[in-house]
Amino acid sequence: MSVVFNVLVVDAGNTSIKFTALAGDQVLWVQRGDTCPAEPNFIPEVIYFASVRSKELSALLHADIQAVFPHSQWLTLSSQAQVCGVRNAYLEPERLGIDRWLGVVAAHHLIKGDVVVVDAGTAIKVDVVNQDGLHLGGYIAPGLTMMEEALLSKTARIRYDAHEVVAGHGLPNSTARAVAEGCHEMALGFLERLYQRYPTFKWVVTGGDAKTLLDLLGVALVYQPNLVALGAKLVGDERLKGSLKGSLKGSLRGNE
Ligand SMILES: Nc1ncnc2c1ncn2[C@@H]1O[C@H](COP(=O)(O)OP(=O)(O)O)[C@@H](O)[C@H]1O
Ligand SMILES: CC(C)(COP(=O)(O)O)[C@@H](O)C(=O)NCCC(=O)O
Ligand SMILES: [K+]
Repeated sequence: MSVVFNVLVVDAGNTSIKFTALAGDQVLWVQRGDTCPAEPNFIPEVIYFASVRSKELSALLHADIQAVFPHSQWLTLSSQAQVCGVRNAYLEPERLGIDRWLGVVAAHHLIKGDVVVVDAGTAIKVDVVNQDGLHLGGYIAPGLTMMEEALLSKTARIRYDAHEVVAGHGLPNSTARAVAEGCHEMALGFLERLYQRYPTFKWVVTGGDAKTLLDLLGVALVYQPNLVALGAKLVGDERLKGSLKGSLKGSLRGNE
């Protein structure tokens, strides 16, 4: 019987940080925010930390979180050549974003077949992994907010108020709809091309913008908002087992 212990997964993306509390494999709660939530009746035995932010910001976040949970074991996760039966496509595996890597590992274990992973966040990432756990590679494209901000920052007259971004019918007939729906179409065209190329693959989607985008896509898919956290749990537990085995061997050697 495997021991059930509390895990806090920290998934620091470039827009938001997702804190996911698990008891064993059961997700207890997910909080999105800039500071570590201090739930009174949840103390993690171990914290799995996955950050795509800079080293400096990640170190500050590490210190903040460790101050809230000073007695929890800490494991910073990074992309590797192989883990949990999944092989990384990158020649330099550590350069693959940890969010992408964890999403690929989780999707492989969730779907157990050929799968396309879509993570619509600050950037829109798409990764392809086959049924044997071979990560075939993937794409990075600007996220919806990033596309919109690029248009606002590089033009003089694309200006509108948030309340003007309303759902409409037919071709956009306002600046707000032209931009919002133009950015959607850019992302949807990208995804539809990939769907044509991988028609037999299952699709798993995650990320803050997933629902916005994929309700429009009309593709049979599995929406898993906790995909990266579930990947962190799989990878972190494997890392933990490995270190426990190592220390056990060490102590047994010590007793020889
Ligand atoms: N509560 C929220 N706070 C911030 N962004 C949100 C929220 N809910 C949905 N979003 C959307 O999700 C996007 C961020 O997605 P997320 O997957 O968290 O990004 P990342 O992992 O890159 O930080 C934002 O651009 C926004 O459009
Ligand atoms: C592409 C990303 C910035 C996406 O991060 P996010 O949208 O979650 O903020 C991240 O996966 C990353 O930093 N990747 C490193 C480069 C690569 O994956 O090839
Ligand atoms: K992310």
